[in-house]
Amino acid sequence: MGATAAGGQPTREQVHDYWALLKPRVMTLVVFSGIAGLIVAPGSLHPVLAAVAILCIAVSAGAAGAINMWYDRDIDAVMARTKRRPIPTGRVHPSEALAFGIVLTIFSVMLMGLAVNWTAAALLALATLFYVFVYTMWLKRRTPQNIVIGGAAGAFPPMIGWAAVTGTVDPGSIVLFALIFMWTPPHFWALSLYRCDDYAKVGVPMLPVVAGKAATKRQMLLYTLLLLPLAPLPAVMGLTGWVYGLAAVILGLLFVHHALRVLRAPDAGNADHGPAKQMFKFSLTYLFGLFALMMLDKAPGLAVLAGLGG
Ligand code: HEM
Ligand SMILES: CC(C)=CCC/C(C)=C/CC/C(C)=C/COP(=O)(O)OP(=O)(O)O
Repeated sequence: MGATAAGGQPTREQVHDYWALLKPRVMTLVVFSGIAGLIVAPGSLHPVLAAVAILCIAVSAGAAGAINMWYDRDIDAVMARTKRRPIPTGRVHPSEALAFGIVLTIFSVMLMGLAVNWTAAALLALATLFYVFVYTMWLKRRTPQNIVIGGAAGAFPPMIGWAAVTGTVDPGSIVLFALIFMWTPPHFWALSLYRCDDYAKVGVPMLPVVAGKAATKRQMLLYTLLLLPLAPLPAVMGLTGWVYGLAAVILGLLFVHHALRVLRAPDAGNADHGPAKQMFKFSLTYLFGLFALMMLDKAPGLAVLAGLGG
């Protein structure tokens, strides 16, 4: 660690920088989807163990983010969106970020295994390793399919939350995994449409850079259409009530609507790409909304409260 305040205590700025290494804003949705897996899973977990499981998911995801920032420090220093991060600005030394990420990964996986169960711990380790090795180190700089395949890392949290309760991987948790897996390409490609120049500058082969904006928009529509029948499946499987199922269809139609608006919009320059920006924002509302409703409508469902049957 660099300079510390008197008494060896880290300064407020250092705490802030190490916090930033954990990509805390992305972590909110990772944690939210993990909690949804935990709540929708059949069975129950002692509240203290549930809190430990969520803490482990948060810490592991953050640690993976720190290792990602260590590996990507060369390109992060060039891209407008990432150049103010703690490593490119020299506020955290790369080796310190790497050590921080490795120590937190080991801590969170071991804690999950010892306190909760080893299936959840193994899935947590797999998600972290997948994000670091498969996405960050292998695919990100090699193929425009990087986020389709590598994005699987971000689909693990609800499966991990579920496994914390049941100790198993079940059809229900595979559906929750598939949901985030299908959601990630439109989520990220919407952003990459208006951040295209950044990626081109550093030679990262994101889809709009390699295949063009029109092809990217068609792929985004395809994934939103695949999500449409997938998202209501938890209701069909009886994991939630029909209120969730109905909401999933409505949210899905809105997501398709955004994809169509993006498809029809002219291929504007980097800075002003209104519909893509709106779709990126909506992608976050969509997934937060879906998981929030899933938790609220966990079987037997909200309809029971309203006296309408389950
Ligand atoms: C490979 C897959 C993914 C890629 C490449 C990706 C990429 C990005 C990028 C570049 C941003 C913009 C951050 C910024 O403006 O600086 C972003 C934002 C965000 N992503 Fe993703 N993402 C992926 C998957 C996920 C997953 C799985 C989740 C959670 C389930 C997620 C949650 C979020 C959230 C909550 C934000 C908003 C953060 C903010 O407010 O700045 N992302 N993502
Ligand atoms: C439970 C667990 C260990 C989960 C880890 C997976 C995880 C946090 C997935 C989110 C994916 C993500 C933030 C991708 C951005 O990477 P990027 O490098 O393309 O984005 P950047 O350019 O902003 O660094």
